[in-house]
Amino acid sequence: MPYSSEDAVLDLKQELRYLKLLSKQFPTIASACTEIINLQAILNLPKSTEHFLSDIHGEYESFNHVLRNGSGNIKRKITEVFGDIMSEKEIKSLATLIYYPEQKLEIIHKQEENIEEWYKITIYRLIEVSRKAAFKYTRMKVRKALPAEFAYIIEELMHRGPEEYDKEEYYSEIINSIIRVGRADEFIIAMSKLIQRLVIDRLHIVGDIFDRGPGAEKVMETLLNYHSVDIQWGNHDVLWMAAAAGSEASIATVIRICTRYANLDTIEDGYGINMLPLATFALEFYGDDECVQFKPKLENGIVCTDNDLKLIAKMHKAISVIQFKLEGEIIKRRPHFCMEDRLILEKINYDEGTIELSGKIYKLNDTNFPTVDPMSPYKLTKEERDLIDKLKFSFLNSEKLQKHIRFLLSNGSMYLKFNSNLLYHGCIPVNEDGTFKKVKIGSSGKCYSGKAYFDRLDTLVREGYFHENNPEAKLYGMDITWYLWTGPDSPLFGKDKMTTFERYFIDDKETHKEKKSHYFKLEESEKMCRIIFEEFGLNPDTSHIINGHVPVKSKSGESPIKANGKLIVIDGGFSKAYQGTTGIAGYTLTYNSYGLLLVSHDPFESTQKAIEEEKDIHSTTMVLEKELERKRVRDTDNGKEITEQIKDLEMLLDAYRIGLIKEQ
Ligand SMILES: O=P(O)(O)OC[C@H]1O[C@](O)(COP(=O)(O)O)[C@@H](O)[C@@H]1O
Ligand SMILES: [Mn+2]
Repeated sequence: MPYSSEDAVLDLKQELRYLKLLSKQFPTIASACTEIINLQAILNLPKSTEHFLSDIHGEYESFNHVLRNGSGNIKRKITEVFGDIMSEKEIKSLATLIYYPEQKLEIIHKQEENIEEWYKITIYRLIEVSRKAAFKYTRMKVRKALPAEFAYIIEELMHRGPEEYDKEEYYSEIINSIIRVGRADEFIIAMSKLIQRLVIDRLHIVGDIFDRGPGAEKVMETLLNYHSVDIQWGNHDVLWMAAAAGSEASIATVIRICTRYANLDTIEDGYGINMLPLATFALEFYGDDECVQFKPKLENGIVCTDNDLKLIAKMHKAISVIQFKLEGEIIKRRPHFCMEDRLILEKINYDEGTIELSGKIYKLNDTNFPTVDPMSPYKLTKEERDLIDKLKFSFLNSEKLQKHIRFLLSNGSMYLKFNSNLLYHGCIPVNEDGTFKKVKIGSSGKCYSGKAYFDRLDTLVREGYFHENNPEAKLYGMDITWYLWTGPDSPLFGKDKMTTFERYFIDDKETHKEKKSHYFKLEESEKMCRIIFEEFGLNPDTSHIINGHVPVKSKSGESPIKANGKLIVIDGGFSKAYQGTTGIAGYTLTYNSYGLLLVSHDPFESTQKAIEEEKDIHSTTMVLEKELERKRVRDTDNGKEITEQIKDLEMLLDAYRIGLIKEQ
C-alpha cells in the first residue's frame, strides 16, 4: 500500500469529502477493484476512430453518404475481413447494403431468386464485419449500441471465439430461426446500422452546415440523432444562430441567402417560416423591377419555374435592401466594430446613380431603391418594419429552428481541443508579423487576443441567445454573433469585408474583392502553428490544426496540407456551387489508432444512383501521419480522464484499507 506515512494519511483526509462521495458509487473494496480493472482494460484498447467533416452547406445527400460510408471506412473493414474471398463487385454490394439497408433490401427482394440463401450468406458476412468493427470497444460499449430487439442474439453471434467452432450449429440455428420467423430484413437493417455506428466513434463538424444547398435542416436532424458529435461554429452557422436569437439583420441575411440560391424549401418547409409576407411586399414595391442582378443561382440543383424565379428575384432584392439598412443600424450602434466602410447606403448618390467607395466613384448597375429615403437611408419604411416584425416572430417561434440552434449551442463552440487536435472553422486574427491581434470587445474598450478572444466570443454568442432577462446584454451578444458572420476581425470569417452590396450593384469586379486575413498567408508557416499550439495549451510537436471555411482549389494544385502537416484544411467543397473551382467534392479526415487519413471525394451523383448502381463516391485516401506505435485509449484525452479516475479509485481503496472510510 502506498499510504503508510502520516503525510500520506493526511493527503487522504484532505480528499475525504470527495472520497466519501465516490464510496457511494463503489461501496466495497471489491467493487472499487473491479472498476479499476475495467478501466485499466479500456486504456489498453486501440484508440477509436474520429471523423471530421466541414462546410456541408446544406448538401444533405452527399453529407449523408459520407457519413454512412464513414469516408470509406466501412469498405475498408469489409476488405480487411473478406478481401481474399469476395470479389470487388460483392464488396461493393455488401457496402451499399450497409449504407442503405432499407432501400437496398427492397431491390434485393425484386432481384434475388434464392432469398433464403442470400439471407444466410449476408447475415454471416454482416456478423463478421460487425465483429471487426466492434473489436476496439468493450463489450459494455457495444452492448449499449445494440438495438434492443436483437441485443441478445447479436451479442451471442458477435462474441463467438475461434475456439468455439463446435458451436457452429448453434449459430446457424440462430440465423435460420431469424429467417424462419420472418425477421431477417429487420435483423439486417439493425446489423447495418450497428456497423455504421461502430465504425465511427466521434464526429466533428468544423462548421458551415447552413446555406447554399437545399438540405441544411435535414443535416441538422441527422446530427441531432447521431451518437456522438461536436460542432465548431462556422460563419454561416452563427448567422442562423443570431437569426434564431432575434437579430433582425441576421434574419434578413439568412433569407437573402435562401433567395439567392432559390432555397426556400429549407426556410418554408423545413422550418415552417412563412415567406408569403415577403412575396407580397416584394410584388408591391418591386413589381415593375426585373431585379436582373437578383436572379437566383441554381448550381445547387434546385429546379424552379420561370415564374417562381421572377418572384424570388424580387424577394431577393427586397430583402437585400432591408439587410443593408439593418446592418447600418448595428454598425452605427457599435462603433468599435470598425465597419463604417460597410455603411453603404449613405455612400450612394441617388440622383446620379453612383456610389463612392474608398474615394472612387462607381456607377451602379441598378438605381431603383423604392424604399430608401436618401435623407435617412437606414430607416425602414413602415411596410418594411411590419415585414421584419412578422419574419422575426416566425423565426422566434419556429420550434424546429429553435431546437436545432439549441443543439448548435449545446454541442458546438468557437473551437475545440480534442486528442491533440485544435479545431476551428476559419482563422485566428493575427497581425502581419504573426502576433495575435488585439481586438476590442464591448464599450469598455477591453481588448482580447488569441485564445482569450475565442473564449470571450463563445460566451457572448451564448448570451445573445439565452440572456432573455438582460436585454442589453442579449442585444450585444446578438450583435457580436452577427459580427462573427461578417466582421473584419471575426475568426469565423477572416476577410476585411463582405462585398455583398458591390457584387449585386457594381459591375467593376475590382470592388468585389474581399481581402483575406494575414492568417491565410501565415498558415503555411510551421512556426505560426507552433505559436498557436502554445497559445491553446497543446503540444506543438504532436498537434494539428483542423480548419474549414476556405475551399481548397485542388484543381489548381493547392494542397489541403499546410505548414509541414501541422495544419489541414478540409473544405474541399461539398457545396455544389463551389465544385467548379475546387474540382472535387470535398475533403474529409479520419483519425484512427494508426494515424490521420485524409480522404478526397469526387462529386456525389445522387443517393438513388448510389443505391441502384452501387455507385459509391470515388474517394482517394492519403495517409497523412502514421503512428509508429498503434495509439491506445491511454494516449487520448479520454484516456487521461480514465487514468485520473483510476488514481481516485486507488485512493478510495487506501481509505477503505486504513479504515478512514468503512465498506458498506
Ligand atoms: O457565393 P456567394 O453566395 O456569393 O457568397 C459569397 C460570400 O460568401 C462568403 O464567401 C462567406 O461564405 P463562406 O464562409 O462559405 O466562404 C463571403 O466571403 C462572400 O462574400
Ligand atoms: Mn465559412
